[in-house]
Amino acid sequence: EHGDDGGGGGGAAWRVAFVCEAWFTFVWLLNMNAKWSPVRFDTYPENLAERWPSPSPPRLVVLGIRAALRPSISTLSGARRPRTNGGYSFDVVLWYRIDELPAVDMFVTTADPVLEPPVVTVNTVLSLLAVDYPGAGEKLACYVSDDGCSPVTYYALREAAGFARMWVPFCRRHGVAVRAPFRYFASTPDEYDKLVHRIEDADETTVLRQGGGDGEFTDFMDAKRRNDHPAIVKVIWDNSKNDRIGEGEKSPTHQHHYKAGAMNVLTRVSAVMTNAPIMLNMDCDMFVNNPRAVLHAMCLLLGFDDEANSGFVQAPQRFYDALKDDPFGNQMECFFKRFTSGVQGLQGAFYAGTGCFHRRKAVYGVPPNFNGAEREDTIGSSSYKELRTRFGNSEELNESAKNIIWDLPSKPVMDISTRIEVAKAVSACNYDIGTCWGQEVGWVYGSLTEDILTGQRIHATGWRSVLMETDPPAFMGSAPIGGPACLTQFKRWATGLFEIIISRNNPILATMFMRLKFRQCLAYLIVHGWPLRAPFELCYGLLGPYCLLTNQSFLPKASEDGFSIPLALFISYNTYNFMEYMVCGLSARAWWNNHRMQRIVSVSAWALAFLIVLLKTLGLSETVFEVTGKDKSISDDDGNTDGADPGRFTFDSSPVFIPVTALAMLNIVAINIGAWGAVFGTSEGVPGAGEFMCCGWLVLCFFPFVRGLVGKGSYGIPWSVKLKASLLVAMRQTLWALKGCFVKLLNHTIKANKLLNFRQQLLNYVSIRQINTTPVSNFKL
Ligand SMILES: O=c1ccn([C@@H]2O[C@H](COP(=O)(O)OP(=O)(O)O[C@H]3O[C@H](CO)[C@@H](O)[C@H](O)[C@H]3O)[C@@H](O)[C@H]2O)c(=O)[nH]1
Ligand SMILES: [Mn+2]
Repeated sequence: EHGDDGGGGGGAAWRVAFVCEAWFTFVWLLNMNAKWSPVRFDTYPENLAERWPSPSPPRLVVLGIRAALRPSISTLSGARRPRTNGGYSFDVVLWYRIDELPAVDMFVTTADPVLEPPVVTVNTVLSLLAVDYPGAGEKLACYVSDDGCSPVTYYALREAAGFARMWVPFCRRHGVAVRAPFRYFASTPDEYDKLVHRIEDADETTVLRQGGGDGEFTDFMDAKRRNDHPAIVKVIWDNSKNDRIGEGEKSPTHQHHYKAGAMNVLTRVSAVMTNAPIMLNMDCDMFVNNPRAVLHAMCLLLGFDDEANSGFVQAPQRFYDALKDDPFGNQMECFFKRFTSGVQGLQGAFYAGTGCFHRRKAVYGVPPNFNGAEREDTIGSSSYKELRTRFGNSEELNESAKNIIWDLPSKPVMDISTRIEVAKAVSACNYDIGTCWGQEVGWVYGSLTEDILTGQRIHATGWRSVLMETDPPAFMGSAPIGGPACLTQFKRWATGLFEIIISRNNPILATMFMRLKFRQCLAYLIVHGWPLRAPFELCYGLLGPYCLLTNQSFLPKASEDGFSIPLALFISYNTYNFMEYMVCGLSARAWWNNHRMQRIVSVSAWALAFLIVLLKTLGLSETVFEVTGKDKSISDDDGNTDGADPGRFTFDSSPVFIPVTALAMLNIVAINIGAWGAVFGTSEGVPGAGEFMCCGWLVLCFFPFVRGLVGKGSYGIPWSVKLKASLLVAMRQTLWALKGCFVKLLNHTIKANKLLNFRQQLLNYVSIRQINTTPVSNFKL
């Protein structure tokens, strides 16, 4: 029994709702697949210290690893620590000679000295240099790339290298827990303050005049390997240098590779210098939060019988000084706990761009256990030609790659400054051309989310991956704050992910023709398909107001039996999500914040990402990596702007805010008009409680925007956005009004017909009674 004022819109609205619900159900099923068989691994590097307190060489290391495998969702509840009974669990204990622990090359990328202040990068580097690792001086090396080629960053790193000589032994001696100086010196002003002031007072022209930073594009800060701490290497690209001199002159080959380009240069430079079989990479806004992080990772890299189990080891992203209850829905704690531990039971965690240990072998596109028979075949001279087409012309690089591919030991280079010329050659920005770099080798080009794409390629070559959960968390980073920064980040991610689906790197192809597992492919499809949710959420957001404004309904009336079905779905779906947050030990507020941010992001950032990728496909626009700002509390304590509320949503005039503003306005208008109609209108044809609930729920979800409509300063939605949004609303209203008139006109014609042809009308009436579903006007039309 739909509204009998005619038009047949009730039917159309119902059909639209059905299509949307079908899509949401599909995504829900994909999510169930991803979360169905969660697994978690626990690592025990401390066994080492307990058993061998006296360091008499050669020492032995015991690496323990335990996997708790839980087959069903229900048993997950409350199990925050490994379960000793119940579920399946197994222990693997392996013995390693300490001098067998592999070397690790550690990479840091930075791109913009303004958005990413050099002090931030310096802290990342210092925390890496100070990690606990047996034989750190020989086995660890740190490489920093700077896409912005900033002399100030260069100067800061040079100062940091000096500071490290004091800082690293200090941390070791006193067992400092968090080895990023800005955390340690948060309260006591000290030597570190001098460093900070030197860096902050440095400006580009004076640094250049003093000659710092104007030297080689690949520079070696502390090239001699020492016993106590790792070497540090700074890589500046030649093309970026041009960029600094002649504005915007980046080489076309690197222009659109962004971080992936930097990672490939780091990989190649480190290959010809230290060639460690394991590589750790970090964003410049992160620091090592657990000094034993590398040891924990070794448990997972060496602890399996089969190397195929750990192509890479990803630590969950955690954030320091995070806002309470995740007001911007970007801390993803529940996501990492539930989704990623679920994917862990399939082919393994996704690579998330930072805090990840890779096997160099896996990054080189080599499948697991690639030796034995194949090794005998390919080690001949023809393999060198193959190496050359894969890795490019550098003799030294090919030599090092050969050692990696066939697990041959590399001779450690003690004085890496002898490798400068070689390193220069492989860091050239056009080295990639005509090689497999950026495709089958290294970080994959062609997406703004090079991380997920590169991880997917590694899975597709047959590797699994592992999520490393340690206590305290291994690494900490900074999450953006405020509406513009958060939505920009969500937009960039969604753009990059959606690019993957419509490219030749589509995971379905990888499942059909490569070794990506089917269920893992379905899990990838969830994140790649984020922007696809936008059109459906937009439609759904319009349905409620549409029905209220045109006196129709797409849900059963509250008095009908059918009403309990959508109500039960609504309640059970949200209760389930709520329970997930409870299981993760998060607050109810955190659940609500994430829920509403999902609604907001779906119709703003994802909608825009959808459009951007469409336009790019049509060749009408290009995608750009917009670097996230990372100032926060790290450099200064005067950070907070006028004691304001950092958790409150802020706005700017970006188009990303228009759709939500329009939807918020429209829903408010619709509720008011609908309520007016319900109170003063005729009792017939009034939309039901369901439609009111839909609109009300959306207004609650969009509450930050409702506040923004009346807010001031950056808390207020700018007039330009409000104007564009109201134009949109008005446009819709006009369209619907026109449609309403049209329908009324038709109804009048029908009434005229009634008089003229009473008999025909009677027949109609009878048949309607028989069919008993279609309204009069519909039938006649
Ligand atoms: O042209 C570029 C752009 C960025 N970066 C570096 O990439 C990292 C991440 O950039 P950020 O703006 O902080 O982006 P986020 O969204 O915070 O980063 C997440 O998402 C990115 C993909 O969108 C991944 O690359 C990151 O590793 C992952 O942490 C930073 O270290 C940047 O310095 C470059 O080196 N070159
Ligand atoms: Mn970041």
